Amino acid sequence: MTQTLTLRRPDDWHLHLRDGEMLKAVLPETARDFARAIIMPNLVPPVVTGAQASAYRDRILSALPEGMTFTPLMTLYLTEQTDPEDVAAAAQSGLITAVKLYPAGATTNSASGVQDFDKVRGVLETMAEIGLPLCVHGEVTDPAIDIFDREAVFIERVLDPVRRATPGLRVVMEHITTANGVDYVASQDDMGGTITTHHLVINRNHLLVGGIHPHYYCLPVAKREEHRQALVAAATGGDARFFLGTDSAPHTDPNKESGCGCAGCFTATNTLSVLAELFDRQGALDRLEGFTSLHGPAFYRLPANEERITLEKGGPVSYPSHIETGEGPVTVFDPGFPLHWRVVGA
Ligand SMILES: NC(=O)N[C@@H](CC(=O)O)C(=O)O
Ligand SMILES: [Zn+2]
Ligand SMILES: [Zn+2]
Repeated sequence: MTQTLTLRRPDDWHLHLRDGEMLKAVLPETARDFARAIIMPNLVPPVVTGAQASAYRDRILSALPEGMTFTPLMTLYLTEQTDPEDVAAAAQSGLITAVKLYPAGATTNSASGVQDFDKVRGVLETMAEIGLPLCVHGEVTDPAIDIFDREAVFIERVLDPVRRATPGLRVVMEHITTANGVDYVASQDDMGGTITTHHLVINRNHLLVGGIHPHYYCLPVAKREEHRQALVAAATGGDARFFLGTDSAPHTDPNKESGCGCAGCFTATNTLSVLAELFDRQGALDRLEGFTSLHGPAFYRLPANEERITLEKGGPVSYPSHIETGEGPVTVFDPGFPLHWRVVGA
């Protein structure tokens, strides 16, 4: 008998949709399986005001193909000039669901991020008062810190001090990649941690052994195998602080396969197949729905989706190696192992 698995329709709590032609091409890849997603604001220029978020939301909704439903949950990009009143108004009107903190220079399109945390204290205090979550790219940018240590150092130097200075601030540590991140999130209240599909699959060997593999390059960079195992344990362990944020981050192949390749893995197309395979291998299929569909809404104080999707286990499932976009091809994440679960009903 065919094995099936029915879940509440998943949400993606960390997604890059970009804009223009890229947006048009990648949006259906997410909307096919996901009901909602937290939309990252690191466009060029970034989405910093309520008015910009509202315009971006309209562009996303007009890029959605007929017959698909999808709710973009908008965010504002925190800068040292961000006005607490604009943030509060955007939150109260329901336009935004979170604010995103990029340490200046930490990742793709983060040049306008925060350098001096004293300058954003007012915004963070307002957010704590109104219960608006802060999503954090958790890496220090100090050139003296080794890239593989940047997440662990961020927790000590930035994240913990900021949280202590702003009691009640609700924080999501995004795309955690280390056992340090897992331990920190698991030991705190008012915290969530998103975990990506690719960080559950790859370690730093995938990136560097047998040649350099640019399509596995993302930030934070994949770490040692023991860290990947800690992420798998967190994702499959049932702790509601951990939930899916794919960080699906499309860049065209020429921009990835370059002398200075962009950071980001594009996982929207096959995320659910990869996750089902992984949870199945862990004997944790019964925990998949919590990770993809329940823990995130609980943290964000939103209802879980009522709609269901069904996955079916069968012969090997294949996905296109890349999708075409008006800007060029984008390679789809290759987990490096066969997949057997496909979404059959959504
Ligand atoms: N994760 C990545 O490697 N890249 C993201 C930015 C980010 O989430 O840090 C992107 O926008 O391309
Ligand atoms: Zn990031
Ligand atoms: Zn991201």
